[in-house]
Amino acid sequence: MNIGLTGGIATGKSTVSRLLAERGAAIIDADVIAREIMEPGHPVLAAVSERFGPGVLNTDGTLNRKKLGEIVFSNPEERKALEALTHPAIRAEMKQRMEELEAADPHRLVVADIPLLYESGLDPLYERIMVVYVPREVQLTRLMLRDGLSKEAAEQRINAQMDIEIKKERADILIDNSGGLEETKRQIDDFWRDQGLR
Ligand SMILES: CC(C)(COP(=O)(O)OP(=O)(O)OC[C@H]1O[C@@H](n2cnc3c(N)ncnc32)[C@H](O)[C@@H]1O)[C@@H](O)C(=O)NCCC(=O)NCCS
Ligand SMILES: Nc1ncnc2c1ncn2[C@@H]1O[C@H](COP(=O)(O)OP(=O)(O)OP(=O)(O)O)[C@@H](O)[C@H]1O
Repeated sequence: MNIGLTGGIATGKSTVSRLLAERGAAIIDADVIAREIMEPGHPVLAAVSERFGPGVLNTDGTLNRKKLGEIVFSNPEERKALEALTHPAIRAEMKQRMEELEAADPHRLVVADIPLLYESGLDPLYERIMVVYVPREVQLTRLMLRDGLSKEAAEQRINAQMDIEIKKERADILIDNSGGLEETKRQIDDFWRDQGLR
């Protein structure tokens, strides 16, 4: 069985995927794969530095994430250009890992954690979609706190994604992460039991 896990930036996807992993689920994380394809020597990083210029690399050849983030989160055209270079590679790797994990144990829950799942039209690939929701004000506060971003920079990142209220409406399984961790854990335990997972 598989689910797609999504939400907005800093709504708590990593927190929920950790709770699911503790119960025995296998997790495939799109953000982790997005980092792997940006390692020095990977053809995607070469294409990114070709398109955005050597200024997006550090002197040791690694990606300057802050610099590239500033470019793409302040300009939708640039963001689309980056996605065109990165998303095909991320998608291919996600698909391969999903197939391997499902073949290894068909009874295990496999969770694909993808921030841009709805934005990229990937929802039909998964049996059900779990959305981790918090209201926008909570999202903004947690994002500023976690990443040390100004209000303006945090809002730019939130605005680069689909409205969290729309994701909430489209969810098959809704996890409200606006309370404390214990409340979220209880929702995950209920989901696990309802699915008859062991
Ligand atoms: C622009 C980059 C270098 C900024 O790096 P940074 O370390 O600051 O952020 P990080 O990668 O940890 O991402 C944090 C969050 O930002 C959001 N985010 C990332 N890329 C995008 C995007 N293209 N559009 C909207 N939101 C995005 C996601 O919610 C993600 O969880 C990086 O996000 C990147 O390489 N993005 C392109 C790949 C991509 O689309 N990743 C999203 C998952 S598929
Ligand atoms: N229930 C909660 N109560 C208080 N703080 C929380 C709760 N859940 C998560 N947080 C905090 O909110 C921040 C965002 O959570 P998390 O990193 O899990 O979000 P995410 O959706 O995975 O983010 P991203 O889209 O950037 O990958 C973190 O600092 C986390 O510690």
